[in-house]
Amino acid sequence: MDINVVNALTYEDFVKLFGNVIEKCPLISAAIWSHRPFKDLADIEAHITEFIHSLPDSGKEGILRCHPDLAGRDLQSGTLTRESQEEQSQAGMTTLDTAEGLQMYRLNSEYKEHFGFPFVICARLNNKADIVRQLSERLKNDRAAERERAIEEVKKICSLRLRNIVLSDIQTKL
Ligand SMILES: NC(=O)N[C@H]1NC(=O)NC1=O
Repeated sequence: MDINVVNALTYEDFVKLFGNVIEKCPLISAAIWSHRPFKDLADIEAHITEFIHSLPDSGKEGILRCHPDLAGRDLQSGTLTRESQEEQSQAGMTTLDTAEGLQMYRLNSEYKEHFGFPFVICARLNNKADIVRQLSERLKNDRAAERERAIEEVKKICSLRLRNIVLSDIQTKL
């Protein structure tokens, strides 16, 4: 996809296309639209990163809270966003056996109780074993370090979602 095509999108189409690159946070796409024209995909990504870094800690934690648990209630009830469904499926979260499902539930609950926001990791870049290991390890971080760590994962998720949009046929998504 040509960056000129992106720069020519109306505000509505831009948010329709890029609104979920940060899970359930269309406000971020709405905000960065003001920075058009974009030079390239990296420029879009840089504006998103700048916006996120400009938020207070409560805003960053708000972004984390917009993410569904891995193998959580939304997955069970079929209410994940399309992107999240694909990512969780790729990481093996849709095919956990009962014991694995219970382990994820316990670790997610412990993490959330400890930090006050859900565990977030880029599912496309991690398999089941990585996810369980990192959930246990990251529980040992202090809250500020873990907030930043989780935001880094949000940025990785965003980067892959952006790439996915740009590499696909833009017209089919509008
Ligand atoms: N909690 C969490 O990490 N959720 C996610 N990660 C990811 O790659 N997609 C998600 O929905």
